Amino acid sequence: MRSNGTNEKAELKVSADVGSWLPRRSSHTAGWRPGDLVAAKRGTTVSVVIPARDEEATVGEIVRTIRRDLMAGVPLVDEVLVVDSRSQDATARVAAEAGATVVAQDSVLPMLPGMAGKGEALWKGLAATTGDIVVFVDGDLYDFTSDYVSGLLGPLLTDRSVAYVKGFYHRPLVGTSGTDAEGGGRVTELVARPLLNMYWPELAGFVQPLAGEYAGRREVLESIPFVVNYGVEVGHLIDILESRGLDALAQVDLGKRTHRHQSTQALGLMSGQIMQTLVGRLAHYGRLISAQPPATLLAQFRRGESGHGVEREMVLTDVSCHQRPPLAEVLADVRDIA
Ligand SMILES: O=c1ccn([C@@H]2O[C@H](COP(=O)(O)OP(=O)(O)O)[C@@H](O)[C@H]2O)c(=O)[nH]1
Ligand SMILES: O=C(O)[C@@H](COP(=O)(O)O)O[C@H]1O[C@H](CO)[C@@H](O)[C@H](O)[C@H]1O
Repeated sequence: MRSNGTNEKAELKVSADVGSWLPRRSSHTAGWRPGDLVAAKRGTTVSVVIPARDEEATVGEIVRTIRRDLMAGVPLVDEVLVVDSRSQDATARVAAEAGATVVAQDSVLPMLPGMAGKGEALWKGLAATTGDIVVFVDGDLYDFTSDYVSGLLGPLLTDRSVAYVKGFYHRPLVGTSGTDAEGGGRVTELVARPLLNMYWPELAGFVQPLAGEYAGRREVLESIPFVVNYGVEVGHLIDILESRGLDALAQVDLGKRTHRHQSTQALGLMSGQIMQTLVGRLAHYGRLISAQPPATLLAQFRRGESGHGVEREMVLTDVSCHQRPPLAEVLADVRDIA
């Protein structure tokens, strides 16, 4: 294990748990052949959920690829659902034309007040599908290949002790002036990884803790809350670690991932949501009790009309951690009412 730092005599090491978890629970998608996995399915059903807000440019190819390779080609996937997350473009039409089942986010469990956010789209996608295993794939991927899905399914279809599998990949940052081969995953590298290593070092072995491609057993996904915004991924990792232990988690190398990048300001908002999620869980799990709860209002500044004594426009956003309760609890309530 390489280590940085000055004048260290002792070699730095991750904990023994992480050190033994890494080789045991890490694999590569090339090791999970779809044909072999069909045999391992033995009646297990698989749903793919794609959260999509304004993804008309990319969602169709992702759906077609999954249907061609993993439904028509090798019957590994049983349903593909695109959750139209209040899109303003032709996402729903493009996804339907590609062969996906499409639901509008706010049409699922309509008795509940609708909420905005990626986690809301995922939770509604979980509610609107039936697969024993659910695979989540972002809708903004440029070089998606179906081995993202088969790789994530590998550990789940072959080992009952695995509950949840994260993808990882090289993440280039594709900009107008060129591509930085490892520049992507900015919030991962600047926010999520340092904070997780500080407060949940058990999760230090995850190469991409915020990866948008992951899969889990339905009974596990329905037993945990879903943060409705971008805190959903970090919330899942922490909640499953705390409830089922590190060995219930696994990760698969999916190669490379390129996607539509958001602005630095937008990632500042995402960072605030992720920090609120993580800090809230520090208190919930008793890992850190702060003298006062963190403020939930994020002030950002951008060029625009002056005000508040500065030549900037101040933009205020509530980055509170709102979350949906475990779906199993909601469905039980809905059944009681029915
Ligand atoms: O309110 C939202 C926000 C995001 N998304 C989708 O969630 C995925 C990841 O979101 P985004 O690309 O904005 O995050 P990033 O990949 O930049 O971190 C994409 O398919 C988005 O269309 C969504 O369905 N609803
Ligand atoms: O990993 C990250 O730092 C962010 C931003 O990625 P880029 O810097 O735009 O490549 O992207 C991820 O984070 C989101 C919050 O967890 C996930 O919802 C996205 O799926 C994932 O792409």
